[in-house]
Amino acid sequence: MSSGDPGTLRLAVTGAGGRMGREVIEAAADREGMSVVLAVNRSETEPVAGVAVDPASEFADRLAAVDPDVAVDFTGPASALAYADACADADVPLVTGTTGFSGDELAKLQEAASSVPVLKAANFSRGVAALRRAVREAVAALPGYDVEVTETHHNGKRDAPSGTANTILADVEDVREDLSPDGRVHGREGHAPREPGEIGVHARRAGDVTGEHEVLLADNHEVLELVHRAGDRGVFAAGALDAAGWLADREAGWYTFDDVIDGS
Ligand SMILES: NC(=O)C1=CN([C@@H]2O[C@H](COP(=O)(O)OP(=O)(O)OC[C@H]3O[C@@H](n4cnc5c(N)ncnc54)[C@H](OP(=O)(O)O)[C@@H]3O)[C@@H](O)[C@H]2O)C=CC1
Ligand SMILES: O=C(O)C1=N[C@H](C(=O)O)C[C@H](O)C1
Repeated sequence: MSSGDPGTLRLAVTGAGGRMGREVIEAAADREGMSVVLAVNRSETEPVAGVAVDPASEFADRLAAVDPDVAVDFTGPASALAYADACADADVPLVTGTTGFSGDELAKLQEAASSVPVLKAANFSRGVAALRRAVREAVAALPGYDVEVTETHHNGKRDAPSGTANTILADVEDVREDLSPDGRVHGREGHAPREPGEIGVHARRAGDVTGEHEVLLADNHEVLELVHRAGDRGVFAAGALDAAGWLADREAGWYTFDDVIDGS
């Protein structure tokens, strides 16, 4: 850890005015041994939970001046990449929960991990981590069953399907050799029966739903549903702060939330 109270983890938070940025700042204020020493936001720069918010355009300069132990990012793909570059230049580890990266954007994000520790997770809920393990086990135990993945989120969410749904799909396709990204069917319409090799993907946007993910497995005799519902964003903020504490003293490299949970 860098300067400041010994034992205090000094955090930078991007997207400070966003739903998750606010949640992270508030959760850090409630946590012993954590302090938000830098917060930035693109448009709104009113203080959040008593923490001053600087313009996003000043992030690189402020990072060099403040030298936090770790940065936590929940924004959008373009800004997350810019923040990752700044973190790499300033030698500051980065935790990002941002979703919606294209393949090229993800590769660019991974480049930063050659200079600093970068931990990316589409979902920082421990319940979702458990859901993913349960899904892998169920899919392995039920070869040939139809698989449909449905996610539901608030009406302000930009990316679809959710990052978590994409992660679950990759898990399913990893376990089931007969399923691949080519077989993904997003929503259904028209007149055709379901083909073997398809995996249905459904994204719903409504009201203020925090985040729900459901995996349906079925053959002609039985149905298994595995569902996770996030009650509030506090679970994501708590996981991100756990990840920040875990990442701060790591070597440069690419990490996931599973590394934190496994305690490796
Ligand atoms: N991994 C996880 O556990 C979770 C991940 N997420 C993900 O986190 C991200 C943010 O979600 P949420 O907080 O709900 O979104 P919000 O829209 O509420 O907030 C996004 C924040 O990012 C900022 N931002 C967006 N684009 C840019 C940009 N180009 N440059 C600078 N700042 C930018 C916004 O600034 P401005 O207000 O000025 O536009 C805002 O502060 C999403 O990708 C979401 O999927 C969300 C919840 C949990
Ligand atoms: O945008 C959100 O809100 C969320 N995004 C993440 C995702 O895309 O999976 C995680 C969570 O479901 C909330």
